[in-house]
Amino acid sequence: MRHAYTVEQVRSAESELMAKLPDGTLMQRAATGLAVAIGNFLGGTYGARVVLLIGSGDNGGDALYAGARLARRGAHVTAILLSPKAHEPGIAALRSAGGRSVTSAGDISGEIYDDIVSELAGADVVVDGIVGIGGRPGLRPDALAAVRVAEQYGVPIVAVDTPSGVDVDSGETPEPHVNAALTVTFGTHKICHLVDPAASACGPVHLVDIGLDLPPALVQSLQAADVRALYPVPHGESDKYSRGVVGLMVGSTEYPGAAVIATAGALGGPVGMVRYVGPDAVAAAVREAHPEVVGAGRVQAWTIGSGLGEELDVPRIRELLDADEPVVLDADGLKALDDSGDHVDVLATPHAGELARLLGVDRSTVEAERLKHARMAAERYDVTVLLKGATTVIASPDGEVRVNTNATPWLATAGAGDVLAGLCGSLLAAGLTPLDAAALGAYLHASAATLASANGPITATTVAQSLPEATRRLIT
Ligand SMILES: NC(=O)C1=CN([C@@H]2O[C@H](COP(=O)(O)OP(=O)(O)OC[C@H]3O[C@@H](n4cnc5c(N)ncnc54)[C@H](OP(=O)(O)O)[C@@H]3O)[C@@H](O)[C@H]2O)[C@@H](O)CC1
Ligand SMILES: Nc1ncnc2c1ncn2[C@@H]1O[C@H](COP(=O)(O)OP(=O)(O)O)[C@@H](O)[C@H]1O
Ligand SMILES: [K+]
Repeated sequence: MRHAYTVEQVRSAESELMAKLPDGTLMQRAATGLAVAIGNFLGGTYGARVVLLIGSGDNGGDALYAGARLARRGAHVTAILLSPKAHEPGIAALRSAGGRSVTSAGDISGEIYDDIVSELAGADVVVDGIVGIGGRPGLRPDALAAVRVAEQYGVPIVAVDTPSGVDVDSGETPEPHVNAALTVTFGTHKICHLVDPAASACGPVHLVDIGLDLPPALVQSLQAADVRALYPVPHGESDKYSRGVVGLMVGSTEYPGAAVIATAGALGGPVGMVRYVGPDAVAAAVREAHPEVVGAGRVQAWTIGSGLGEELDVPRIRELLDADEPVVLDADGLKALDDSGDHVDVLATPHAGELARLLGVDRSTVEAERLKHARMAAERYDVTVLLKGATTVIASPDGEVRVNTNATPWLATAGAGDVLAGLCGSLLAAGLTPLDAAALGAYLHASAATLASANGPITATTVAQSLPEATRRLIT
């Protein structure tokens, strides 16, 4: 499991550890890991041109000490000091290792000096030591000008701890920020490393262990080992009923494909049987594509809503929401959600537009503040919310969050959400909690899409068809 913490949690773990260690130990650990990561990123240090952007805090200190190490290994290192308060011992270390520093990137209006432009333009890498966990969102004019030059000349930026300018605790990016080719973080992941849009600004995130000791985090992200541990693999005593039976109330004469595709998603999950409930013509289409599907009867969980269109029967859905069996509520079915009942067994799977409607806000507001709105809906409706998108944010009513970051943009294809809804229903029917079903479903869905996309552009159908192979690769 990958755990992501708030700045306050990180600071308290750091101060506990610092109290036990000689001064400066943690910064040296961070700087050593950073220098190694930059060296690996460059594919060699000797002769490399490295420009450090240095702010006023310890984030700049990390970058300066890492720069000193790189200079000792033959790199040409220049530090651009963006603040008169830049880390003095770090500057001294860089200078004594043969690096140089220049004060400020430009004049007071943010106009960048010509020699700084050529320094940045000729760099092999720019190291963002502007701000880390002590930063506020946004970049000051001289920092912004320097970052823009690096972008303009295509120079990759390695972010120290966090890409400067993002909001570390929410993953929001309300202001200009660094877009990193690599982020090297220390001790643990922070929320901005997992939650979009900030997560996209991090690039790959490399974690350097500095010895922090932290309790389990509220925000977590499943890894392959967690998938293995959670997946309900059948055993010798299993039968089709004990493996779980999922009922699907999806699709309509208007959208018969949604029923066929959601069924494929459910069959690609762990259940022993899939039941379809819907108009005769749609049921016939489902059985033609999937002859193993049966009709109404007892189920352990429902998937309701994908492509329901005019079939939407709000009173019937509310009956099922109030019954004992857990429910995945998708697409049109979300219209049946009300904020009165106890719905802890419900997993709602909106995309940003659907979540915006549920909360009465604009879609763009949800996109910009994904974690906040997923949590808000989970609390208001007392359901687990799986917010779809390039990264998927899952929030449970008790405050636990899971983030899925392994999807491929190829997954942005019609019907992909129907596959996910069917799969999550299958996982609920097999006995997983809504939070685990959502996290595992999102992971498997994304893995199947990645596998399918090896053969070119994918469709919802090919994603569903790849679920068994993607699952096998993960659990064996
Ligand atoms: N603690 C530890 O054990 C370890 C910590 N480590 C490292 O320390 C980092 C945290 O260091 P930190 O606390 O000094 O804060 P940091 O992020 O460098 O700068 C904050 C200062 O910047 C300023 N500022 C704020 N917003 C700004 C903006 N938008 N644009 C420009 N400037 C802005 C503001 O000062 P101001 O200029 O406003 O006076 C503020 O005081 C952490 O991320 C990790 O890299 C590692 O060495 C491992 C051990
Ligand atoms: N850019 C993207 N990168 C990765 N995954 C994406 C991206 N855009 C959408 N997805 C995923 O694709 C699926 C789309 O679902 P949805 O929006 O419900 O589409 P549909 O209603 O057509 O099925 C979701 O699982 C979502 O997380
Ligand atoms: K930074």
